[in-house]
Amino acid sequence: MSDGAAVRACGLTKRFGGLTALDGLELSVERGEVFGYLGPNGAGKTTTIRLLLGFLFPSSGRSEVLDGPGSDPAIRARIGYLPADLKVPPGYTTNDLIGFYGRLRGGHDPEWVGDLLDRFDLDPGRRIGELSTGNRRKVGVVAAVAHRPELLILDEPTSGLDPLLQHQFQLLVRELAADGATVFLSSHVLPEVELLARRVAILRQGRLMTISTIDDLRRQARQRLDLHLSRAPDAPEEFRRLPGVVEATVAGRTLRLVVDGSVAEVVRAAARLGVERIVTHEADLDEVFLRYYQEERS
Ligand SMILES: Nc1ncnc2c1ncn2[C@@H]1O[C@H](COP(=O)(O)OP(=O)(O)OP(=O)(O)O)[C@@H](O)[C@H]1O
Repeated sequence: MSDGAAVRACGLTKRFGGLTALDGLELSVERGEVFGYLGPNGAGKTTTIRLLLGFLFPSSGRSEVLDGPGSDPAIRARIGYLPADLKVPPGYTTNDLIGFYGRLRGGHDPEWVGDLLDRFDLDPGRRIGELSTGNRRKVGVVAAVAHRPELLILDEPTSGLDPLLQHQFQLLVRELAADGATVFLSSHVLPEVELLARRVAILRQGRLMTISTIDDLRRQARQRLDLHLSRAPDAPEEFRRLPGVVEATVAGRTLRLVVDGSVAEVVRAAARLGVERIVTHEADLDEVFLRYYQEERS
């Protein structure tokens, strides 16, 4: 199955009794890619990650990470994993945890670890059991990247982090990716991944709905335009009939449009009406994303 991909799944399936948590997943993540793995709660994201890392056996199908089985300790040592719920013995300090992982992974660069603790403002001597949810999350992030992994698998990484720390986290992911790491970023919300990932997979009820670049998702998104005209338009219906126009409303001399797909026809019609200014709004990516979440599969 090896083809140099960082993550590969072929027909990967997991059933828990009568429930199919993951159904025939086909996926390939290239080395050096930041890949978003999206789906609502219960879609099968954590199950996928646990299969990739060899914590679970598949019911059928196969997967590989870094050209081998995720259960191989030598491969695991090249992976950084942030679980959705970090479970640590309560007496452990941040130092203990990082030291523990360091021994498993054959050592850490102390300068890099010190830098990470500073960036995330962590006291290495504090017991993890006494930390707030956000601070535990930060410890998890630091422990996951302390060995500069080749592959970083992050499950809902920024839940519980405030905006400033989310920004720190994004900088860190970009830095690791710029150094060549592959990042597999699982989340149930689009904003967590859209700033970082180039491609995303969308999962729903254990099935892959689509794999797409963020740019392609944007192209599928509806666009909102305000046309400021030299006079009040008397016939918005004319616009409603144009291909792709979903909504057309008039406010004074402004015509507000929502367009699905190309705006070429709209711009031509606007030119005839004497448009003075066109204001475009950011494409509504969330709406496309929700469409995939809600779509019924035949
Ligand atoms: N060990 C298990 N035994 C039985 N069912 C399980 C087990 N683990 C997961 N499931 C079920 O499999 C489905 C997928 O769960 P999973 O945790 O992979 O979803 P998820 O996409 O990670 O969701 P979330 O965003 O809520 O973490 C759910 O219906 C869940 O209840």
